[in-house]
Amino acid sequence: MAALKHIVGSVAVITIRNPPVNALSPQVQVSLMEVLKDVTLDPSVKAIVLCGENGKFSGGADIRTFSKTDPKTDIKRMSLDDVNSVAERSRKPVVAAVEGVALGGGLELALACHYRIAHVKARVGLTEVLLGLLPGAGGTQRLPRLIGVPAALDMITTGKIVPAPVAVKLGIVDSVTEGSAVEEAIHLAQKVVGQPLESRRICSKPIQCPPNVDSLLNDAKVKLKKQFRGAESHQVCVEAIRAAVQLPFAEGIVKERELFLSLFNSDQAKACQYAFFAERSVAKWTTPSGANWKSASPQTIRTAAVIGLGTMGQGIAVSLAKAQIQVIAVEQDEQQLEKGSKAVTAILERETLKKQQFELAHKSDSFGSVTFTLDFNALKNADLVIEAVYENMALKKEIFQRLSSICKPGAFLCTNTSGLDIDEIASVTDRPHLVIGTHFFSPAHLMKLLEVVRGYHSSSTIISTVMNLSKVLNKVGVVVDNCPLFVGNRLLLPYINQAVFLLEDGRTPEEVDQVLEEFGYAMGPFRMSDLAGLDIGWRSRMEFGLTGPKLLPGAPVRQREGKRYSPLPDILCEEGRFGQKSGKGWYQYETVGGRNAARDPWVHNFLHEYRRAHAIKQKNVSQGEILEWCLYPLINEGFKVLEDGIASGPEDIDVIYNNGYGWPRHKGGPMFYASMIGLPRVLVKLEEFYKNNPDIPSLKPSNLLKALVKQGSPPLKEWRSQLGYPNSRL
Ligand SMILES: CCCCCCCCCCCCCC(=O)CC(=O)SCCNC(=O)CCNC(=O)[C@H](O)C(C)(C)COP(=O)(O)OP(=O)(O)OC[C@H]1O[C@@H](n2cnc3c(N)ncnc32)[C@H](O)[C@@H]1OP(=O)(O)O
Ligand SMILES: NC(=O)C1=CN([C@@H]2O[C@H](COP(=O)(O)OP(=O)(O)OC[C@H]3O[C@@H](n4cnc5c(N)ncnc54)[C@H](O)[C@@H]3O)[C@@H](O)[C@H]2O)C=CC1
Repeated sequence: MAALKHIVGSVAVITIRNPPVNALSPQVQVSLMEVLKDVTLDPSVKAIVLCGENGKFSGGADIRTFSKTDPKTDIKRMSLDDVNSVAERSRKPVVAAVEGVALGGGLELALACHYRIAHVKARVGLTEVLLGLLPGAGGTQRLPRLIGVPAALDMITTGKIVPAPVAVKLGIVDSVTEGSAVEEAIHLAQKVVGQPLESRRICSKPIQCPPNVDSLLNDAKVKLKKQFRGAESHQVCVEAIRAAVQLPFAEGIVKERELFLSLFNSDQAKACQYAFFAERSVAKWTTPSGANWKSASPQTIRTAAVIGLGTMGQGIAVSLAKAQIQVIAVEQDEQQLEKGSKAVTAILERETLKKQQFELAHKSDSFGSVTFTLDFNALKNADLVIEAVYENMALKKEIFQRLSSICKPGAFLCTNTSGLDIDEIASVTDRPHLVIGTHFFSPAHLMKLLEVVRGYHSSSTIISTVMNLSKVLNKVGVVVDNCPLFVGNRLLLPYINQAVFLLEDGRTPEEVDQVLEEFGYAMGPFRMSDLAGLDIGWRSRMEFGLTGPKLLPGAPVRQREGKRYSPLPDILCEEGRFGQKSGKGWYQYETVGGRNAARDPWVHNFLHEYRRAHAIKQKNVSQGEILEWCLYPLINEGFKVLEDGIASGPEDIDVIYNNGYGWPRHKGGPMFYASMIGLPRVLVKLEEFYKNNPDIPSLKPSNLLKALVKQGSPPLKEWRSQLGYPNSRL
């Protein structure tokens, strides 16, 4: 871990070395400072080039050191900001050679240099906001001075990472090269020796403000509040930029530091940083037999097929095409094929436009082609098939039997089922070891999560191939075991049920959604159900015999096998209210497929009549209780999933929730959230709920939760060891 120096002519090249991403740990910062001072004083050195080892400039400050830092005492120590000041004040030109990434503190360091040359494939961004922080080493003061307030506001408050060609257009870097950025930087450094540097120091630049800058900042806060509900860092970033607008540079830096410290060590920052590392940890999957990336080589997927072009199939086809995979899309009849192909083509056109705008017409790889057909024989050369037909076991088995006879030996067969038994589907094929669940989330071309559901026979090659595919599709893959509803939906079920029980007890969809949205969810349970389609759950309940033709005659309306059951969602579906896709569900929409949920008097009247018909007494429930009533059973199910060995650890559950279910990232995930509020609190409330509602089994506290509380609630990272491995199926 160091900053190394070598001299090329009169240019000192300082290389940051801290694999794997050249993070700016405190040691690297100290070393950088020493070398910078050294070369500044060396009379033989006329100019300086700053670069990173192994083609990466820097991934920013070392996030792992944050939890070990006490701002009260460490503030007195040297910080990256001091390094940046020394570089910027240097009387010798300092050129940053940006290769790979310059993110967070890495870009802040580059901004303190007098010139920036980037490799064409490099990417830059101030990503701190995603870690619950703000760019605390001058980024909020320098970037607006360099590229203007609106563009800086966008980058800093969203953590957007931009490719070098965009960075040059924005003015973040001076030029882009297809060759070696370091060579180019050395060349430039030699050329500018002796030239005046004042105009190259961003700290000296006046800030260009649009006339309406105050309303620009205020509007941004309102927009960010809606987009990142309850998250502090986005709001605080705006205040830091306001300081850049209102104060001279030096005072702005002081304000930036004050704001940075208000976020540093906050629970939200801890949650975001936990989420960052949790994602990296689940990517390193391993099976009980010890298979992992090292032992199982992923196969390259060049041609993939999608069966069923409904809500999910459309998004999956787009996702594959965006990753330059050739797609064959199959439907059951002409009408559905036409509908599906129109939808896929329209999404691809929108995505192409977005890509072109983002990359500013810089040459980029085009999307893979999509061929639409009714002919299953077209699948014979596909490397991998993803089935996304209706949630019906008989239909899925029929399809997999056909695939078995049509697809080439070695082709991988995947199902997008939301929760049906992977092993039962695999059992009808000639290759159960090449069958797996690939559970995408709606809209599949946008949502990051891919729940990879391993069947009993799934080989390590198929796990490895699909996990690799998740990376290729720019998604976060999480390997889980096969059980009804898998992990995500298994936790979702008690959450949705609890929300529906609240409607029986007198609350409205709007009231319940509001509480969960204020908590930070992108959408409350009812708006989310309308978006996903109420018929999905309905079909699944019919499959399980909870409603519809398979329901045993004489079953009480509000009970199934002695447990509380609400038929409200079934009745809505029987009324043709499937959510957005039918223009009405728990809410009404402006049109079929509309997105704007509005209060529906029909629903309110229907709920009123239902309560009256079943003589249900209204209960007074506070907002806090609504939250605990909905969230704690979800968390409890998470503990049960761990007990059953369906997920490897709490991180897996949290990554699933952060990336697939709109859980607020600044709350880390349900299991992290439980650890933050305290396991005893969760246990006590569950015990109370269960005592008062013994007919709701999901309220019965899990044994693991009880055991952890008994052991004094150890930190989350120790839960895995408490589990032991006898139960673990992963
Ligand atoms: C400090 C004093 C306190 C008080 C004083 C206050 C005064 C103010 C001082 C100024 C503070 C400066 C603030 C600042 O600079 C803040 C930051 O810079 S925060 C960091 C911002 N950086 C990022 O957000 C980048 C995060 N990383 C990534 O996005 C990706 O990792 C990356 C694109 C770089 C590479 O992606 P990929 O190739 O896919 O690899 P992986 O993601 O798997 O990563 C590989 C490996 O590296 C680890 N890692 C990545 N980045 C960091 C990092 N910044 N710090 C530590 N470790 C990092 C990652 O976890 C992987 O390791 P695993 O072991 O596999 O987990
Ligand atoms: N909608 C959602 O949010 C999610 C759904 N899923 C799962 O994905 C699968 C598909 O769901 P949706 O896309 O929502 O359903 P959908 O009803 O929108 O689409 C299903 C499509 O499959 C087609 N199809 C039916 N039989 C076929 C056959 N024999 N051959 C070819 N095509 C056929 C239909 O014509 C229809 O276009 C289901 O298993 C569902 O549980 C998984 C995750 C989320």
